[in-house]
Amino acid sequence: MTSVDYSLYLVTDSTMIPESSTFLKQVEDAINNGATLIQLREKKLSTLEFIERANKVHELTKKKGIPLIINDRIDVALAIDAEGVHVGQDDMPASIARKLLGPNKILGVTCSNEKEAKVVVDEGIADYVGLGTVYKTNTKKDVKDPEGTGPIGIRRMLQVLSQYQKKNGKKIYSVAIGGINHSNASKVLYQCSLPDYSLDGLAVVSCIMANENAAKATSDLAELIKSKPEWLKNISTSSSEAKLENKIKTLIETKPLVHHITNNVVKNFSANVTLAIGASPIMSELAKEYEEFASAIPSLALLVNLGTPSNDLMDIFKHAIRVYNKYGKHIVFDPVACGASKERLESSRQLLNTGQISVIKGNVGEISSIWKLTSTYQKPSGDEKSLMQGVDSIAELSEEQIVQIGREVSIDFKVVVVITGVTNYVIEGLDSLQKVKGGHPLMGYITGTGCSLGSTIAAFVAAKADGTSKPTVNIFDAAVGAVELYNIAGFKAGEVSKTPGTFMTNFIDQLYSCTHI
Ligand SMILES: Cc1ncc(COP(=O)(O)OP(=O)(O)O)c(N)n1
Ligand SMILES: Cc1ncsc1CCOP(=O)(O)O
Repeated sequence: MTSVDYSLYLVTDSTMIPESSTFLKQVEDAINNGATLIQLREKKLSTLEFIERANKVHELTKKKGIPLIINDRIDVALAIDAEGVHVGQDDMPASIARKLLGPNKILGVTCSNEKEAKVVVDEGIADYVGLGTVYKTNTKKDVKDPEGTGPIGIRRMLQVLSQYQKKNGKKIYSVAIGGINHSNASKVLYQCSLPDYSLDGLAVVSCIMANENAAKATSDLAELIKSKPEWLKNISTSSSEAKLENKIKTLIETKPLVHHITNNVVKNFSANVTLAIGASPIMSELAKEYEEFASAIPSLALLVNLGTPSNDLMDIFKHAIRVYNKYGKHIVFDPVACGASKERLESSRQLLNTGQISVIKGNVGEISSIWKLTSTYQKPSGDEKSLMQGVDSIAELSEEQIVQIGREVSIDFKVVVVITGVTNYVIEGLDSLQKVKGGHPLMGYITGTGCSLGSTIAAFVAAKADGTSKPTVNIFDAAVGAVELYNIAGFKAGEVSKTPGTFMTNFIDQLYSCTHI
């Protein structure tokens, strides 16, 4: 078989065709407008009907030189001499399918988790895997994870494929499937990738098959797959050259708005910190107004703080992340106490799966918990958790280990990581690390000093939008600036305070003085 283009894989469904069209027209429009691979997926047809339909679709695909894959039915694939077959975990085992098909047909297998991906690579006989579901979908109800495995789950499976390729020099191609459409396709491709391993394409059903204009739906999707969206291009390039005073100047000039969805304990303090540094706070849990904010306010960032979570708040967080992503606005995530319970870590997983975050800020414990969600945490090669080898608690982690954990979180989630503590670490990827010392022990006696650093980072990352709707911020730089300012103010406040109450007042004063005077 010559090389296959997996980039836009249409999986058909004859139950969702718009009244104005027909099944064959939808498929033909897709074939003529950028679909690179077609899978005929029929659940209710008799064998005869299936063969007749497959022949008709095959006529269309052959004209364009596009391979036709048959879902589940190896007999139908053989009957019409289709180019391949796709089997799921409950279908005919891949090994038997391969025997029946011979070595030259394309064989695809569904994988929903790492375990299934490991079986596929151990067998080594599939040409490609369909990974998913990524997100919730109405098209297929009998899926393992109805909410979707999200980019986190997809990355873990990619890690298995990547290790396989490194070890065997053989590639098993991969597409993601489930809930993918025009609004999230770019994000799926961006988020479902490792530094050295990416998806080969996206598989979709409803966003083409159910579309009134399948031709446009296909060409638009093909375009999205080819190009990187603006908001992601600018997301970050590291260089910590800019001076703090310049960053503060920009902050004051821009007067950014920080939308806090934060915990009840710290709202007042965080609002005062935000005002003191020259930005404006807004506290809103009214999801319906977010679109209005994000579409209209240029210098705006969102702070998502998990401090006092609830089911309602989770829905609000998710909506906010989607809206802020849609308008290319930065999001700072503070996974407060995410290691305290399974539910909190699960909440963090869901939020990180919902969209692209720009900065994750937390103490060593919180970032170590987030690290457990990364694809590097469980390397299939057997060196699981080697980073924590011999370490009983996070208190024993060396600086090198802390930084490594930060780097792995940064790489996996494509975020800047801020790890707070006596020494603060701002980390991006393998190359960027800035240590920031300062602060004062009295900071530990004031509720909200941790959370309000999140407000400060959000203000700095929003600060350079400069009246345009595009983020032009170097996030790493902005985070470093925020952490520096915060710790300088903390240190100075500590010098003139003996007790927490006066420290709190002095800290707000110092934040103001450092930025305004
Ligand atoms: C590309 C691709 N990936 C996954 C699937 C799902 O296949 P399966 O698990 O066999 O479920 P059904 O499609 O049979 O409902 C797929 N079809 N294509
Ligand atoms: C066939 C299949 N396998 C996993 S999800 C899915 C359906 C995906 O459909 P949609 O693209 O409409 O979400």
